[in-house]
Amino acid sequence: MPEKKMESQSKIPQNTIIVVAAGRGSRAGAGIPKQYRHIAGKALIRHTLEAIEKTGHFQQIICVIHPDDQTLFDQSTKGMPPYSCVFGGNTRQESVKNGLELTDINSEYIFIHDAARPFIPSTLTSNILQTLLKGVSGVIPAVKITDTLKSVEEGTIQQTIDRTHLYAVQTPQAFPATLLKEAHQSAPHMDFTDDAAVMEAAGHVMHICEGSQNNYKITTQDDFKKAERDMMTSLNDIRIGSGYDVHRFEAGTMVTLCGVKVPHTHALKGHSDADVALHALTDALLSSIADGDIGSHFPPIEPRWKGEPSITFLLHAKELIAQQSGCIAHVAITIICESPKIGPYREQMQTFIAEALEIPVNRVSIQATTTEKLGFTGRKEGIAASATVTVRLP
Ligand SMILES: Nc1ccn([C@@H]2O[C@H](COP(=O)(O)OP(=O)(O)OP(=O)(O)O)[C@@H](O)[C@H]2O)c(=O)n1
Ligand SMILES: C[C@](O)(CO)[C@H](O)COP(=O)(O)O
Repeated sequence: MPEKKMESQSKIPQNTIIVVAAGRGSRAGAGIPKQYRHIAGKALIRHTLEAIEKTGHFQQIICVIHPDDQTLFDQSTKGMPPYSCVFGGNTRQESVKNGLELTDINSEYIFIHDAARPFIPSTLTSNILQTLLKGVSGVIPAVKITDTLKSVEEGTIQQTIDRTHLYAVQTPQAFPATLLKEAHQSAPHMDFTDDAAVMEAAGHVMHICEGSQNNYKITTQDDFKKAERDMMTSLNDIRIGSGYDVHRFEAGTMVTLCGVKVPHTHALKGHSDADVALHALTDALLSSIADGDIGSHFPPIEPRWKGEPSITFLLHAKELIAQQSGCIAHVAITIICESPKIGPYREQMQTFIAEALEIPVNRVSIQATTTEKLGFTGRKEGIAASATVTVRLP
Protein backbone atom coordinates (compact mmCIF):
# COMPACT_ATOMS: atom_id res chain seq x y z
CA MET A 1 0.00 0.00 0.00
CA PRO A 2 1.42 3.43 -0.90
CA GLU A 3 1.81 5.09 2.47
CA LYS A 4 1.07 8.79 2.40
CA LYS A 5 3.05 10.41 5.15
CA MET A 6 3.01 13.98 6.44
CA GLU A 7 6.50 14.53 7.80
CA SER A 8 6.95 16.87 10.70
CA GLN A 9 9.37 19.71 9.98
CA SER A 10 9.66 20.98 13.54
CA LYS A 11 10.94 19.62 16.83
CA ILE A 12 8.24 21.25 18.95
CA PRO A 13 5.81 18.93 20.82
CA GLN A 14 2.74 18.21 18.77
CA ASN A 15 -0.68 16.61 18.92
CA THR A 16 -1.54 13.64 16.77
CA ILE A 17 -5.01 12.30 16.10
CA ILE A 18 -5.63 8.76 14.85
CA VAL A 19 -8.96 8.34 13.07
CA VAL A 20 -10.00 4.69 13.10
CA ALA A 21 -11.97 3.82 9.99
CA ALA A 22 -11.20 0.16 9.34
CA GLY A 23 -14.50 -1.28 10.61
CA ARG A 24 -17.11 -2.93 8.41
CA GLY A 25 -20.16 -1.14 9.81
CA SER A 26 -22.17 -4.35 9.97
CA ARG A 27 -24.82 -2.82 12.24
CA ALA A 28 -25.48 -0.07 9.69
CA GLY A 29 -26.89 -2.61 7.23
CA ALA A 30 -25.97 -3.58 3.68
CA GLY A 31 -23.99 -1.40 1.29
CA ILE A 32 -20.54 0.14 1.38
CA PRO A 33 -18.90 0.52 4.83
CA LYS A 34 -20.69 3.23 6.81
CA GLN A 35 -17.73 5.61 6.98
CA TYR A 36 -17.89 6.09 3.18
CA ARG A 37 -21.68 6.53 2.93
CA HIS A 38 -22.89 10.00 2.19
CA ILE A 39 -24.60 12.31 4.65
CA ALA A 40 -25.77 15.65 3.26
CA GLY A 41 -23.74 15.10 0.10
CA LYS A 42 -20.42 14.11 1.69
CA ALA A 43 -18.87 10.88 2.93
CA LEU A 44 -19.18 10.38 6.69
CA ILE A 45 -15.39 10.18 7.06
CA ARG A 46 -14.99 13.48 5.21
CA HIS A 47 -17.35 15.21 7.66
CA THR A 48 -15.27 13.78 10.51
CA LEU A 49 -11.94 14.84 9.00
CA GLU A 50 -13.26 18.33 8.18
CA ALA A 51 -14.44 18.73 11.78
CA ILE A 52 -10.99 17.64 13.01
CA GLU A 53 -9.22 20.05 10.62
CA LYS A 54 -11.47 22.85 11.87
CA THR A 55 -10.26 22.45 15.49
CA GLY A 56 -6.74 23.47 14.38
CA HIS A 57 -5.31 21.37 17.22
CA PHE A 58 -3.55 18.64 15.28
CA GLN A 59 -0.20 18.73 13.53
CA GLN A 60 -0.58 15.10 12.43
CA ILE A 61 -3.73 13.29 11.34
CA ILE A 62 -3.46 9.53 10.77
CA CYS A 63 -6.22 7.51 9.10
CA VAL A 64 -6.54 3.78 9.70
CA ILE A 65 -8.47 2.13 6.88
CA HIS A 66 -9.46 -1.35 5.77
CA PRO A 67 -7.29 -2.86 2.97
CA ASP A 68 -10.40 -3.16 0.75
CA ASP A 69 -11.28 0.52 1.12
CA GLN A 70 -8.32 2.38 -0.44
CA THR A 71 -10.36 3.58 -3.44
CA LEU A 72 -13.35 4.59 -1.29
CA PHE A 73 -11.00 6.47 1.03
CA ASP A 74 -9.26 8.26 -1.85
CA GLN A 75 -12.61 9.25 -3.40
CA SER A 76 -14.03 10.41 -0.07
CA THR A 77 -11.01 12.58 0.80
CA LYS A 78 -10.36 13.99 -2.68
CA GLY A 79 -8.92 17.51 -2.44
CA MET A 80 -8.14 17.16 1.27
CA PRO A 81 -4.58 17.13 2.68
CA PRO A 82 -2.56 13.92 2.08
CA TYR A 83 -3.17 12.10 5.36
CA SER A 84 -0.82 9.48 6.81
CA CYS A 85 -2.62 6.23 6.12
CA VAL A 86 -2.23 2.66 7.38
CA PHE A 87 -4.30 -0.52 7.20
CA GLY A 88 -6.33 -1.59 10.25
CA GLY A 89 -6.80 -4.95 11.93
CA ASN A 90 -9.59 -7.31 12.89
CA THR A 91 -10.60 -5.36 15.98
CA ARG A 92 -10.74 -1.66 16.77
CA GLN A 93 -7.89 -2.13 19.24
CA GLU A 94 -5.71 -3.71 16.57
CA SER A 95 -6.51 -0.84 14.22
CA VAL A 96 -5.44 1.72 16.82
CA LYS A 97 -2.24 -0.24 17.42
CA ASN A 98 -1.43 -0.11 13.69
CA GLY A 99 -2.14 3.63 13.65
CA LEU A 100 0.28 4.18 16.52
CA GLU A 101 3.10 2.87 14.28
CA LEU A 102 2.79 6.03 12.17
CA THR A 103 2.85 8.60 14.93
CA ASP A 104 5.50 11.25 14.60
CA ILE A 105 8.41 11.13 17.07
CA ASN A 106 7.44 14.62 18.22
CA SER A 107 3.89 13.55 19.16
CA GLU A 108 3.33 14.50 22.78
CA TYR A 109 -0.38 13.75 23.00
CA ILE A 110 -2.27 11.22 20.95
CA PHE A 111 -6.01 11.47 20.40
CA ILE A 112 -7.95 8.44 19.11
CA HIS A 113 -11.20 9.17 17.30
CA ASP A 114 -13.89 7.06 15.61
CA ALA A 115 -14.42 7.97 11.95
CA ALA A 116 -18.06 7.24 12.76
CA ARG A 117 -18.40 10.33 15.01
CA PRO A 118 -18.66 13.33 12.68
CA PHE A 119 -20.08 15.85 15.17
CA ILE A 120 -17.04 16.69 17.33
CA PRO A 121 -17.98 19.88 19.20
CA SER A 122 -15.36 22.57 18.60
CA THR A 123 -14.88 23.04 22.34
CA LEU A 124 -14.26 19.35 23.09
CA THR A 125 -10.68 18.96 21.81
CA SER A 126 -9.58 22.16 23.55
CA ASN A 127 -11.18 21.02 26.86
CA ILE A 128 -9.38 17.69 26.52
CA LEU A 129 -6.05 19.38 25.79
CA GLN A 130 -6.39 21.67 28.81
CA THR A 131 -7.03 18.66 31.06
CA LEU A 132 -4.06 16.75 29.57
CA LEU A 133 -1.80 19.69 30.31
CA LYS A 134 -2.54 19.16 34.02
CA GLY A 135 -0.52 15.95 33.75
CA VAL A 136 -3.24 13.27 33.75
CA SER A 137 -2.79 9.90 31.98
CA GLY A 138 -5.94 10.04 29.89
CA VAL A 139 -9.03 12.16 29.19
CA ILE A 140 -12.25 10.53 28.03
CA PRO A 141 -15.41 12.43 27.01
CA ALA A 142 -18.39 10.93 28.79
CA VAL A 143 -22.12 11.57 29.20
CA LYS A 144 -24.12 10.45 32.18
CA ILE A 145 -26.63 7.69 31.52
CA THR A 146 -30.11 9.18 31.78
CA ASP A 147 -32.30 6.11 31.06
CA THR A 148 -33.07 3.37 33.54
CA LEU A 149 -30.86 0.38 32.79
CA LYS A 150 -31.99 -3.25 32.76
CA SER A 151 -30.13 -6.46 32.29
CA VAL A 152 -32.13 -8.66 29.91
CA GLU A 153 -31.90 -12.32 28.95
CA GLU A 154 -34.03 -13.87 26.20
CA GLY A 155 -36.48 -10.98 26.22
CA THR A 156 -37.11 -10.83 29.94
CA ILE A 157 -35.70 -8.38 32.44
CA GLN A 158 -33.40 -9.98 34.99
CA GLN A 159 -32.39 -6.96 37.00
CA THR A 160 -32.44 -3.17 37.21
CA ILE A 161 -28.91 -1.80 37.18
CA ASP A 162 -27.91 1.00 39.51
CA ARG A 163 -26.94 3.82 37.13
CA THR A 164 -25.59 6.22 39.75
CA HIS A 165 -22.00 5.76 38.57
CA LEU A 166 -22.65 4.88 34.91
CA TYR A 167 -21.50 6.96 31.94
CA ALA A 168 -21.45 6.36 28.19
CA VAL A 169 -18.01 7.22 26.84
CA GLN A 170 -17.16 8.76 23.49
CA THR A 171 -14.17 9.70 21.40
CA PRO A 172 -11.80 11.47 20.91
CA GLN A 173 -9.99 9.89 23.84
CA ALA A 174 -6.58 11.41 24.51
CA PHE A 175 -3.40 10.29 26.24
CA PRO A 176 0.30 11.14 26.60
CA ALA A 177 1.94 9.40 23.61
CA THR A 178 4.47 7.28 25.51
CA LEU A 179 1.91 5.90 27.98
CA LEU A 180 -0.57 5.00 25.25
CA LYS A 181 2.04 3.21 23.13
CA GLU A 182 3.28 1.20 26.11
CA ALA A 183 -0.27 0.25 27.13
CA HIS A 184 -1.07 -1.01 23.62
CA GLN A 185 2.16 -3.04 23.54
CA SER A 186 1.37 -4.71 26.89
CA ALA A 187 -2.40 -5.22 26.41
CA PRO A 188 -3.45 -8.71 27.59
CA HIS A 189 -5.87 -9.21 24.65
CA MET A 190 -7.03 -7.46 21.48
CA ASP A 191 -10.74 -7.02 22.26
CA PHE A 192 -10.91 -3.85 24.32
CA THR A 193 -13.60 -1.67 22.75
CA ASP A 194 -11.95 1.63 23.63
CA ASP A 195 -8.49 2.96 24.45
CA ALA A 196 -9.42 3.96 28.00
CA ALA A 197 -9.89 0.23 28.68
CA VAL A 198 -6.43 -0.52 27.24
CA MET A 199 -4.95 2.11 29.57
CA GLU A 200 -6.98 0.88 32.56
CA ALA A 201 -5.59 -2.61 31.97
CA ALA A 202 -2.09 -1.11 32.15
CA GLY A 203 -2.97 0.37 35.56
CA HIS A 204 -3.51 4.01 34.58
CA VAL A 205 -6.17 6.24 36.11
CA MET A 206 -8.48 7.65 33.42
CA HIS A 207 -10.27 10.98 33.82
CA ILE A 208 -13.53 11.95 32.18
CA CYS A 209 -14.52 15.30 30.73
CA GLU A 210 -17.96 16.43 29.64
CA GLY A 211 -18.96 14.73 26.39
CA SER A 212 -21.85 15.83 24.22
CA GLN A 213 -25.13 14.20 23.14
CA ASN A 214 -24.36 15.62 19.67
CA ASN A 215 -21.11 13.64 19.50
CA TYR A 216 -22.98 10.40 18.82
CA LYS A 217 -21.51 7.46 16.94
CA ILE A 218 -23.24 6.54 13.69
CA THR A 219 -23.93 2.85 14.18
CA THR A 220 -27.36 1.99 12.73
CA GLN A 221 -29.47 3.05 9.77
CA ASP A 222 -31.53 5.25 12.10
CA ASP A 223 -28.36 7.10 13.12
CA PHE A 224 -27.81 7.92 9.43
CA LYS A 225 -31.31 9.43 9.21
CA LYS A 226 -30.68 11.51 12.34
CA ALA A 227 -27.24 12.59 11.09
CA GLU A 228 -28.71 13.68 7.73
CA ARG A 229 -31.24 15.85 9.59
CA ASP A 230 -28.59 17.26 11.95
CA MET A 231 -26.14 18.02 9.12
CA MET A 232 -28.85 19.70 7.06
CA THR A 233 -29.95 21.79 10.03
CA SER A 234 -26.40 23.02 10.51
CA LEU A 235 -26.43 24.20 6.87
CA ASN A 236 -28.97 26.92 7.49
CA ASP A 237 -28.02 29.46 4.79
CA ILE A 238 -30.57 28.23 2.26
CA ARG A 239 -30.06 29.45 -1.31
CA ILE A 240 -32.35 29.09 -4.32
CA GLY A 241 -30.49 29.24 -7.65
CA SER A 242 -32.00 29.57 -11.10
CA GLY A 243 -30.69 29.13 -14.63
CA TYR A 244 -32.07 29.31 -18.17
CA ASP A 245 -30.60 28.40 -21.55
CA VAL A 246 -31.59 28.05 -25.21
CA HIS A 247 -29.93 26.25 -28.11
CA ARG A 248 -31.10 26.30 -31.71
CA PHE A 249 -31.45 23.22 -33.90
CA GLU A 250 -29.09 22.37 -36.74
CA ALA A 251 -28.75 19.37 -39.03
CA GLY A 252 -28.16 16.13 -37.17
CA THR A 253 -29.71 12.97 -35.76
CA MET A 254 -29.63 13.34 -32.00
CA VAL A 255 -29.55 15.78 -29.10
CA THR A 256 -27.87 15.46 -25.70
CA LEU A 257 -30.16 16.38 -22.81
CA CYS A 258 -29.26 15.93 -19.12
CA GLY A 259 -26.25 13.86 -20.24
CA VAL A 260 -28.45 11.42 -22.20
CA LYS A 261 -28.22 11.01 -25.97
CA VAL A 262 -31.75 11.23 -27.43
CA PRO A 263 -32.34 10.34 -31.12
CA HIS A 264 -33.98 13.26 -32.95
CA THR A 265 -34.58 14.80 -36.36
CA HIS A 266 -32.04 17.52 -35.57
CA ALA A 267 -29.02 18.20 -33.41
CA LEU A 268 -28.53 21.19 -31.10
CA LYS A 269 -25.99 23.77 -32.20
CA GLY A 270 -23.40 24.87 -29.66
CA HIS A 271 -19.74 25.36 -28.86
CA SER A 272 -19.80 22.42 -26.41
CA ASP A 273 -22.06 19.37 -26.71
CA ALA A 274 -25.01 21.85 -26.49
CA ASP A 275 -26.68 20.04 -23.58
CA VAL A 276 -29.10 22.88 -22.93
CA ALA A 277 -30.53 21.24 -19.78
CA LEU A 278 -27.14 20.73 -18.11
CA HIS A 279 -26.22 24.31 -19.02
CA ALA A 280 -29.36 25.64 -17.27
CA LEU A 281 -28.58 23.42 -14.28
CA THR A 282 -24.94 24.56 -14.13
CA ASP A 283 -26.08 28.19 -14.20
CA ALA A 284 -28.60 27.51 -11.43
CA LEU A 285 -25.87 26.00 -9.24
CA LEU A 286 -23.51 28.91 -9.93
CA SER A 287 -26.29 31.40 -9.17
CA SER A 288 -26.92 29.76 -5.79
CA ILE A 289 -23.43 30.84 -4.71
CA ALA A 290 -23.53 34.06 -6.76
CA ASP A 291 -20.47 32.98 -8.74
CA GLY A 292 -21.09 34.28 -12.25
CA ASP A 293 -22.43 32.03 -14.94
CA ILE A 294 -21.34 29.22 -17.22
CA GLY A 295 -19.96 31.71 -19.76
CA SER A 296 -17.72 33.41 -17.22
CA HIS A 297 -16.22 30.08 -16.11
CA PHE A 298 -16.03 28.50 -19.59
CA PRO A 299 -15.85 31.34 -22.18
CA PRO A 300 -17.30 30.15 -25.53
CA ILE A 301 -14.46 31.96 -27.33
CA GLU A 302 -11.95 29.50 -25.85
CA PRO A 303 -11.30 26.71 -28.39
CA ARG A 304 -10.54 24.16 -25.64
CA TRP A 305 -14.24 23.97 -24.70
CA LYS A 306 -15.24 23.05 -28.27
CA GLY A 307 -17.29 19.85 -28.19
CA GLU A 308 -16.76 19.57 -24.41
CA PRO A 309 -19.26 17.27 -22.63
CA SER A 310 -21.36 19.52 -20.40
CA ILE A 311 -20.74 17.27 -17.39
CA THR A 312 -17.40 19.14 -17.11
CA PHE A 313 -19.28 22.39 -16.45
CA LEU A 314 -21.70 20.73 -14.03
CA LEU A 315 -18.91 19.09 -12.00
CA HIS A 316 -17.07 22.40 -11.81
CA ALA A 317 -20.14 24.11 -10.30
CA LYS A 318 -20.60 21.19 -7.91
CA GLU A 319 -16.96 21.52 -6.79
CA LEU A 320 -17.34 25.26 -6.17
CA ILE A 321 -20.29 24.54 -3.87
CA ALA A 322 -18.33 21.77 -2.10
CA GLN A 323 -15.47 24.22 -1.53
CA GLN A 324 -17.92 26.34 0.47
CA SER A 325 -18.96 23.21 2.45
CA GLY A 326 -22.35 23.49 0.74
CA CYS A 327 -24.83 20.75 0.05
CA ILE A 328 -27.07 20.45 -3.02
CA ALA A 329 -30.47 19.63 -1.51
CA HIS A 330 -32.65 19.48 -4.64
CA VAL A 331 -32.55 20.22 -8.36
CA ALA A 332 -35.48 20.73 -10.74
CA ILE A 333 -35.13 21.04 -14.52
CA THR A 334 -37.83 21.90 -17.05
CA ILE A 335 -37.09 21.11 -20.69
CA ILE A 336 -39.20 23.16 -23.10
CA CYS A 337 -39.68 21.68 -26.59
CA GLU A 338 -42.32 20.20 -28.92
CA SER A 339 -40.09 17.20 -29.55
CA PRO A 340 -38.28 14.94 -28.83
CA LYS A 341 -40.43 13.34 -26.14
CA ILE A 342 -38.63 13.52 -22.79
CA GLY A 343 -40.79 11.07 -20.80
CA PRO A 344 -39.11 7.87 -22.04
CA TYR A 345 -35.68 9.24 -21.00
CA ARG A 346 -36.69 10.87 -17.71
CA GLU A 347 -35.35 8.11 -15.43
CA GLN A 348 -32.04 7.87 -17.30
CA MET A 349 -31.67 11.66 -17.03
CA GLN A 350 -32.46 11.65 -13.30
CA THR A 351 -29.92 8.90 -12.73
CA PHE A 352 -27.23 10.69 -14.73
CA ILE A 353 -27.63 13.90 -12.73
CA ALA A 354 -28.02 12.15 -9.36
CA GLU A 355 -24.77 10.24 -9.97
CA ALA A 356 -22.92 13.32 -11.18
CA LEU A 357 -24.00 15.43 -8.21
CA GLU A 358 -23.83 12.50 -5.76
CA ILE A 359 -27.33 13.15 -4.44
CA PRO A 360 -30.27 10.72 -4.16
CA VAL A 361 -32.32 10.31 -7.32
CA ASN A 362 -35.45 11.48 -5.48
CA ARG A 363 -33.80 14.90 -5.19
CA VAL A 364 -33.64 15.32 -8.98
CA SER A 365 -36.78 16.41 -10.81
CA ILE A 366 -37.00 16.41 -14.62
CA GLN A 367 -40.08 17.94 -16.22
CA ALA A 368 -40.91 18.71 -19.82
CA THR A 369 -43.45 20.93 -21.47
CA THR A 370 -44.36 22.21 -24.92
CA THR A 371 -45.35 25.82 -25.60
CA GLU A 372 -48.49 24.80 -27.47
CA LYS A 373 -46.72 25.44 -30.81
CA LEU A 374 -46.15 29.08 -29.79
CA GLY A 375 -42.83 30.89 -30.04
CA PHE A 376 -39.45 29.53 -31.17
CA THR A 377 -39.82 26.24 -29.33
CA GLY A 378 -43.33 25.89 -30.77
CA ARG A 379 -41.93 26.41 -34.26
CA LYS A 380 -39.34 23.70 -33.47
CA GLU A 381 -36.41 26.07 -33.97
CA GLY A 382 -34.65 24.95 -30.79
CA ILE A 383 -34.93 23.77 -27.20
CA ALA A 384 -35.02 25.84 -24.01
CA ALA A 385 -34.40 24.65 -20.48
CA SER A 386 -34.78 26.20 -17.07
CA ALA A 387 -33.48 24.93 -13.75
CA THR A 388 -34.04 25.74 -10.10
CA VAL A 389 -31.85 24.38 -7.32
CA THR A 390 -31.85 24.45 -3.54
CA VAL A 391 -28.38 24.65 -2.03
CA ARG A 392 -27.61 24.76 1.69
CA LEU A 393 -24.48 26.52 2.96
CA PRO A 394 -23.10 26.73 6.51
N1 LIG B 1 -11.46 -3.56 13.15
C1 LIG B 1 -11.95 -2.33 13.33
C2 LIG B 1 -13.21 -2.11 13.88
C3 LIG B 1 -13.67 -0.82 14.03
N2 LIG B 1 -12.90 0.21 13.64
C4 LIG B 1 -13.39 1.59 13.73
O1 LIG B 1 -13.78 1.90 15.05
C5 LIG B 1 -14.83 2.86 15.06
C6 LIG B 1 -15.94 2.48 16.04
O2 LIG B 1 -16.40 1.19 15.75
P1 LIG B 1 -17.90 0.78 15.36
O3 LIG B 1 -18.83 1.90 15.37
O4 LIG B 1 -18.23 -0.41 16.14
O5 LIG B 1 -17.67 0.45 13.80
P2 LIG B 1 -17.74 -0.92 13.05
O6 LIG B 1 -16.88 -1.93 13.70
O7 LIG B 1 -17.43 -0.58 11.63
O8 LIG B 1 -19.29 -1.27 13.20
P3 LIG B 1 -20.00 -2.68 13.36
O9 LIG B 1 -19.62 -3.15 14.72
O10 LIG B 1 -21.44 -2.33 13.24
O11 LIG B 1 -19.49 -3.58 12.27
C7 LIG B 1 -15.34 2.98 13.62
O12 LIG B 1 -14.98 4.23 13.11
C8 LIG B 1 -14.69 1.82 12.92
O13 LIG B 1 -14.40 2.06 11.55
C9 LIG B 1 -11.64 -0.01 13.11
O14 LIG B 1 -10.94 0.92 12.74
N3 LIG B 1 -11.18 -1.29 12.96
C1 LIG C 1 -14.73 3.77 21.34
C2 LIG C 1 -16.22 3.87 21.42
O1 LIG C 1 -16.73 4.73 20.44
C3 LIG C 1 -16.60 4.47 22.76
O2 LIG C 1 -17.95 4.60 22.87
C4 LIG C 1 -16.87 2.52 21.28
O3 LIG C 1 -16.51 1.71 22.34
C5 LIG C 1 -16.48 1.84 19.97
O4 LIG C 1 -17.59 1.27 19.38
P1 LIG C 1 -18.06 -0.26 19.57
O5 LIG C 1 -19.40 -0.21 18.94
O6 LIG C 1 -18.09 -0.57 21.01
O7 LIG C 1 -17.08 -1.06 18.80
